[in-house]
Amino acid sequence: MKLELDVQAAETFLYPTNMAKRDYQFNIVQRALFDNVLVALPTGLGKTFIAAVVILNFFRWYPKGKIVFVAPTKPLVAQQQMACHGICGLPWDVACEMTGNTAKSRRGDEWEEKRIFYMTPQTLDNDLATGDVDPKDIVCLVVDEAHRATGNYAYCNIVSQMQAVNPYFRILALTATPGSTSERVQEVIDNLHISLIELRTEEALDIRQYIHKKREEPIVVSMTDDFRHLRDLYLDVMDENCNTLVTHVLLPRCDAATLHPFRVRSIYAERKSILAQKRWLGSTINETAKMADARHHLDTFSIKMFRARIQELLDSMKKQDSKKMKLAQVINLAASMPDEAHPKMIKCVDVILDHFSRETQDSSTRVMVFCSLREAVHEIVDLLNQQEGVKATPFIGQASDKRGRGLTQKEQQEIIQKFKQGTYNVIVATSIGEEGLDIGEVDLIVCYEAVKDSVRMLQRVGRTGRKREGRIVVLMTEGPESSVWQKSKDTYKGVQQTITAGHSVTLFDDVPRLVPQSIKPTAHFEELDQPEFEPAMISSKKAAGKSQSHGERSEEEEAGRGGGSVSTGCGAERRPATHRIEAHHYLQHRQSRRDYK
Ligand SMILES: Nc1ncnc2c1ncn2[C@@H]1O[C@H](COP(=O)(O)OP(=O)(O)OP(=O)(O)O)[C@@H](O)[C@H]1O
Repeated sequence: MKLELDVQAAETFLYPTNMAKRDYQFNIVQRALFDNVLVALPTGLGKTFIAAVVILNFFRWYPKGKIVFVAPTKPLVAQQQMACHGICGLPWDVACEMTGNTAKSRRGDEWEEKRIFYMTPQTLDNDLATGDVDPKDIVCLVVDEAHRATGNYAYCNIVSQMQAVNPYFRILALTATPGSTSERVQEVIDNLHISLIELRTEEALDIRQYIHKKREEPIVVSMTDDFRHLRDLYLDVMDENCNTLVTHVLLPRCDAATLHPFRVRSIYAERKSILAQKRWLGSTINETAKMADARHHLDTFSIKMFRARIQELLDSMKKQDSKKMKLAQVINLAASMPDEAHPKMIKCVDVILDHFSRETQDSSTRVMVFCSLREAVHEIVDLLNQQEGVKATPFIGQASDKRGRGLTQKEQQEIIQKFKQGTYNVIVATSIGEEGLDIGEVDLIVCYEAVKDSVRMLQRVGRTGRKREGRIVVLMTEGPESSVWQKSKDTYKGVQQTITAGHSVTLFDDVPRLVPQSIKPTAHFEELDQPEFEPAMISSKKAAGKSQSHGERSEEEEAGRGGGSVSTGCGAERRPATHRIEAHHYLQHRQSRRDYK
């Protein structure tokens, strides 16, 4: 029987005083020992500390039990391992990092030897399927960035595989943003078998004192006359297509200024019978979708990106008709304008220069710009680097695409180090910079576009205000984009409120308490010795760089979000080491055990 409780150890739960006691952390830890808890805490409030304390106690209580911490990417896995073991004296020699980099042949042995595992979900999912990991060994599963537990993401399969064999394990799920709708939150709850939610908004009384102010400034950027002229000329051409779609009853109405490419493509599903009669309309639909996409790039990103899309459209048009000629006029006009003439580019540079001019005394100030598309990232970097005092760099994923190659993990790691050291003072990132990575202190975030998804919006915002006050500027072009930010914020608030009020989500009530009711662990506060970090003790480092098992997809691929990831090369700040503690240190007073099924 693997799940053997050390009855004496379970009389108490250890609560380290290595960090100041915060009531919200203490309360959450207490609950997470007995329930499957989804912790939804704003960024920077110490979710990792909560996880480390829970791990520490399951480690003490179940001397043969294993604990697994899963995080979506290899760099996050490495970062969280360093952070957990740097907080509350967890011994290194029982810990093991297992990702796609760990030789498959070693993973079974590591599983037998070690107690605490830091894994990517794909690796755990695979090893559960192959039997290298026995779910009956696991007493506690910590799930980082738990909002990902939807659809067919590996987190979902892990929990269902584990539960099929052994329902007696605890789940601690961590996120800053549980989901953008109540339905998504419910999906996460269902997939992770959650029995309790610990959610705090930024306004919650018990966390308010630990939150640094974040000043949010949505800026609706006005169009310049030149820009408006270009746009109007283009909308005239688009109107011809819109009229065709309306005339043939493919769309009830069609405004070229706001038309979304997705709306155009949905015609195929909605108007099958008309299209069966008039097949030639297919090319108008495709062309209009491309036009709407180009207009979106013009409104949201850059003139250069707009030109590239119009050029692609022109290249695909066989007929030399008046429409093609008008589009050629549009592209000529766009080419006559400097790339940096896009109102957002102008504003972005202004905001950043203004920030540096105000912070002249503070050479440590750093800025992060978020922009969903790589092409725009490169343009913004080039433009910023023409400005005095700005040292900007792109920060993108590893995947290469037709427009260029990505950054390797090593390059990403170097960028973060150089950003922290000040070689760069601006990072311009795609979505890979959004989630969980320790990028350093950022004083100003510029969102080059407003994202609809409130989870992503919150992750972006969370990159500032971690140790001191921060400012977030969201740039939106006047017109349709200008309402996106507010909508995204309202959605997020609405979801938080309904969850807090207990409406709209249903929790599991069949989650067994692992520690018998007769045992009521009381808190024991103690400053724990912090073992010195010895890289050689992390097993996967010994076997690093080895094979990825056949058929296993890379973590970056699986992680989605631009297919990239970053290694920080360093974890949380660690207290100076005193002396090493071995695993048995926690177990030495063990007298009696009993099985608990
Ligand atoms: N009780 C505490 N007292 C002081 N500092 C703390 C405490 N708990 C955590 N911290 C510090 O707060 C910082 C943020 O912690 P952590 O990275 O765990 O936050 P997080 O909630 O996981 O954020 P994110 O959602 O961005 O990953 C770290 O530097 C950590 O050491």
